[in-house]
Amino acid sequence: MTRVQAPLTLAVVGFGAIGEALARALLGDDRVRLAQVVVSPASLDAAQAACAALALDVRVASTLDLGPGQRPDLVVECAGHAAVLAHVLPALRAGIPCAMASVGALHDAELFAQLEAAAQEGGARLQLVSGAIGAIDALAAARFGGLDEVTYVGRKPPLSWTGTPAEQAFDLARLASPQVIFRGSAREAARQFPKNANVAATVSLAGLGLDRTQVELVADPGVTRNVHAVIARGAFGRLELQMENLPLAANPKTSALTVYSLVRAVRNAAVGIAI
Ligand SMILES: NC(=O)C1=CN([C@@H]2O[C@H](COP(=O)(O)OP(=O)(O)OC[C@H]3O[C@@H](n4cnc5c(N)ncnc54)[C@H](O)[C@@H]3O)[C@@H](O)[C@H]2O)C=CC1
Ligand SMILES: O=C([O-])CC(=O)C(=O)O
Repeated sequence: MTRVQAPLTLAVVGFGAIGEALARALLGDDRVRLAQVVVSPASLDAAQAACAALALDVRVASTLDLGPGQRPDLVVECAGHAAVLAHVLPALRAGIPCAMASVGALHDAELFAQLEAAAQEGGARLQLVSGAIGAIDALAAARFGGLDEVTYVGRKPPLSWTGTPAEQAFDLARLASPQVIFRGSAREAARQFPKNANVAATVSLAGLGLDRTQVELVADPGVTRNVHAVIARGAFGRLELQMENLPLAANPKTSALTVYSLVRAVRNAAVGIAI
């Protein structure tokens, strides 16, 4: 007899460039039911309109409903650092598995410890998605053999650094050559660039950690894509990766691959054989 499995019930925290594209990508997938969308109060109307445009029958609110009968099977975060404390933490405590994109939020050691404790208390796992970067699987495995060096360079068009400390230090609109806007640890990069250095945090957490991973961020008028480079050396050998990611039209700071990475996390939670 064929067993008919109920679809995975999904809550998405954040319905901006990533969240909307994720919902669109999941349309028509009968293994997944998007049941809840959570956004900041100022974005409620926009999110409601975006959900209506996709003909989604979904609860849109500024908090998750974790009550009986409403509990999602999976919470996916694509909202920003503040949303991790506000929504991921209580979901984990309530025993709901979560996948998050705002990995840079973990630069905050206290939040890191709180999330670990909440996951333990709830008996649920928090998955840090690979987002806009690749080779996280290789790096996270190589770590167990011992790593000697991990460096990450993030390069984006100058205007993708607006709203960051680089805006005060440089005339981004008039840059004529590549400008290093940050050099330091992954922890500091993630703290200072919450919308642009989540990848730096992800690479570091997979490898040498937030304090021992060297990061360089570059505003480069010569690129139109978000270019991410990783070099790692260790007992495994050497890894060199360069990604040239197309940005999302709705938010050029964000690479489209981030959306596909979340689609992967959702699909992997809904199927029997995951890759
Ligand atoms: N791991 C990775 O490779 C990447 C991670 N990200 C993370 O994803 C986040 C979202 O990216 P986009 O969709 O491009 O941003 P966006 O600005 O287009 O959308 C943000 C959405 O989150 C909602 N939001 C903001 N603060 C919230 C809060 N405290 N609680 C609930 N909802 C909240 C907003 O209302 C909006 O719907 C980024 O801020 C960044 O932290 C982004 C790009 C790559
Ligand atoms: O989407 C990207 O290319 C990377 C990004 O914004 C981040 O690391 O926060």
